[in-house]
Amino acid sequence: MDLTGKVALVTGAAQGIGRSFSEALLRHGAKVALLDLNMSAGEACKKALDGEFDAASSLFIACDVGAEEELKCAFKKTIELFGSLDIVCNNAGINNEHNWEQTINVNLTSMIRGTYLALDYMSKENGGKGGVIVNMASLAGIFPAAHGPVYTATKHGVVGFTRAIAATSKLLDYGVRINTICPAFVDTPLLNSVNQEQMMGRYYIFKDTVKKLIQHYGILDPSLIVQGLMKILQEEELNGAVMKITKSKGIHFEIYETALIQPEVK
Ligand SMILES: NC(=O)c1ccc[n+]([C@@H]2O[C@H](COP(=O)([O-])OP(=O)(O)OC[C@H]3O[C@@H](n4cnc5c(N)ncnc54)[C@H](O)[C@@H]3O)[C@@H](O)[C@H]2O)c1
Ligand SMILES: CC[C@@H](O)/C=C/C=C\C[C@@H](O)/C=C/C=C/C=C\[C@@H](O)CCCC(=O)O
Repeated sequence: MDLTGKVALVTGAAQGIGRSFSEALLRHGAKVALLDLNMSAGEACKKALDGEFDAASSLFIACDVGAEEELKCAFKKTIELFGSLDIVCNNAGINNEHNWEQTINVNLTSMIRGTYLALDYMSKENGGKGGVIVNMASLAGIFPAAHGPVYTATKHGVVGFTRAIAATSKLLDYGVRINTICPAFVDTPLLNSVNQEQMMGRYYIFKDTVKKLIQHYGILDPSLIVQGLMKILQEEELNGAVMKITKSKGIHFEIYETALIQPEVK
């Protein structure tokens, strides 16, 4: 996909992986809607991006992706300003085992809603011109983390939903490719959540174990996750792919033996 003039919507864009995605998309000539709950961080991010890119190429929209009407409104504003939608990165996520219901709402429910909203605008079935959706999972979407069972559940959900809706998109010819990225530990503010009892809740007892895990597996720079995003955008054959990103193996893919559970087509 040539990104020049394309329109992207990135959730959780104010910092971390989402900000790195947004910078890279702008650098490749795309227009970007920056959605984030954190107003101050979002405005600071927009100001910094305006120092490097045309201010008309990005739009910060304060949005809690966990609030249905706010997310719907953010998509509407994006289309109203930029006129189309080609790429959606459902990136926003939290790691909160204490308020685990919020974790489910942000990491899973909002990702599903963001995917459906993206399909509303991009799917050929709805008169759209197709596009690409990237849902941020985690290696915890493949390997269960004893110190984060709810986070693990949400990321397993991201992987499962993405693989299934990608198959739906292919079967119904939506013209939309849907893939997920599963990084190991990445150098962003979220990583610090493992050191916060208010985030880890009853699993704070594992804090030393997690520190050893991080030492063992290492910490990835967000720029490598950006490389994964660019690979997905550029390689048109990727749909339903589960991209893993680790220090040891870099960018690689989970291979599944189980076939799609597909209705008998008589
Ligand atoms: N950092 C890691 O080690 C790591 C590893 C694998 C996967 N991930 C996933 O990558 C994604 C991005 O994580 P990150 O490390 O950049 O985190 P981060 O905390 O650095 O950034 C997340 C951004 O999302 C925003 N956000 C949080 N809740 C929101 C909401 N309800 N509505 C809108 N915005 C909201 C935050 O304000 C923040 O700007 C998440 O889905 C995370 O689970 C992170
Ligand atoms: C994972 C639960 C939560 O408490 C921690 C969150 C911290 C960072 C975000 C999370 O997405 C990162 C997960 C990283 C996992 C890394 C490695 C292991 O899951 C196992 C890797 C096995 C392998 O590389 O083969």
